[in-house]
Amino acid sequence: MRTLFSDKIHAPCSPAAELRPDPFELPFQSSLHSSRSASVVNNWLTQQFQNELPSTNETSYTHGAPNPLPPMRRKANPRFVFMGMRRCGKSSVQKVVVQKLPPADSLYLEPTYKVEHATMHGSFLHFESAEIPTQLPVLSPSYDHASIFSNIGAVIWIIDSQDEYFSSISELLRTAVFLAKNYPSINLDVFIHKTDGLSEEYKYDTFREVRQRVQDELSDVGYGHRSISYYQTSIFDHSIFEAMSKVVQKLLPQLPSLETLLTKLCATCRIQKAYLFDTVSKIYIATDASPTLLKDYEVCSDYVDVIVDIKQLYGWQEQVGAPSTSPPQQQEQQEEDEQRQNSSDAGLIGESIVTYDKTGDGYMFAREVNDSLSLICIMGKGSSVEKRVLIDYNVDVFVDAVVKIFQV
Ligand SMILES: Nc1nc2c(ncn2[C@@H]2O[C@H](COP(=O)(O)OP(=O)(O)OP(=O)(O)O)[C@@H](O)[C@H]2O)c(=O)[nH]1
Repeated sequence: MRTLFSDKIHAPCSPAAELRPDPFELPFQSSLHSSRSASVVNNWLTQQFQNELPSTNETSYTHGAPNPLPPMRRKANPRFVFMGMRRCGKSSVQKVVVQKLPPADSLYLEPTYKVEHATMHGSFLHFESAEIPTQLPVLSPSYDHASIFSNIGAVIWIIDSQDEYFSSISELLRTAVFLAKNYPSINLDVFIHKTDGLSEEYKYDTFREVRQRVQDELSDVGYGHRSISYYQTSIFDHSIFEAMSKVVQKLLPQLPSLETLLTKLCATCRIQKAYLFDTVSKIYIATDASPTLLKDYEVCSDYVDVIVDIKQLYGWQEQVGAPSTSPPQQQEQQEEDEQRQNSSDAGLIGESIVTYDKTGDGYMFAREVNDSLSLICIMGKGSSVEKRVLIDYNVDVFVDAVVKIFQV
């Protein structure tokens, strides 16, 4: 990794790079600067880029972008519950996705006997999830099911594909009918889980059989119109994050606008695939309209990991508001340090590229929208570095539009 830009481009204390006070209602801070005009920065970028682009395969740089970001507001947090039979992997999925447990540690998880809640902190979308233990009779009329289902967006039913799954399918059907009758607006998503280590043929057969059986049985009881989405997942690869991304996207009212913007950006800048990533959770909240391949998601997700690692090495914002046990004078000092730290962090990695092709045609581009939201693009043919002015300009317009969408 090599920094392409000189220090002055993102020097936070320079008069040109005056930082706005944090006006945001929610913890959202821009790492971008306010006072440069787009053309000056873009010309400068191109010049620097052409002069300094090394012939190495991997590069990274930072720069200050021209526009300040106004406050963004998000609508309600995505909420969902995990259900399924015993040992199907409910706790593992919840802990790996929401609480960032290393997948291998799921081997030591204890059985769950009461509803377990989890919240993801620090991410752009503050996910909230709950795991419903198998033995809890949540569908029975005597149970207060409103306490569980009244304000969630999706039920995720997990089926263990390495085990006998017919009993799971009949419970799933009961749940689907219950939801259709009582909570028709709740999405139902089915994870055909633990697909790691299975042959492609077996995976495909299982997937087809589960889907077919559920649809047939639902049609027989008059609920054939109930829409259910199916995903093949495993906590040991990226498939679980891809599936969760799609579950979360369906809960976002802003999705159609984000998709349209990304599709336009891709067409204008010859981008092969673009994702808007929630950097902390590695869940993408939108992508363009071109077909989505798991390998594209994997490479972008790994790129996000690299960016997060670098941010952790070279400065990650301290958690503001964390309880402190220091005496008052030390606290004041700490607050001052924190403020200084925050203002210098505000200039750190806002943008980076990684090339993986000697011709320079194949490269990836990342641009932070804010500390927890990033645009990650796999650039296509015709988007070479000579087009950087165009790309930077369009990405600036895109970032402004995303901010406006979340302000509504
Ligand atoms: N191979 C494989 N094993 C998994 C996967 N996900 C979870 N497991 C394993 O499945 C076992 C059960 O996982 P749990 O998360 O405890 O399942 P649960 O549904 O919460 O179990 P209960 O709370 O007892 O109902 C653990 O040993 C996990 O390591 C997966 O994607 N692939």
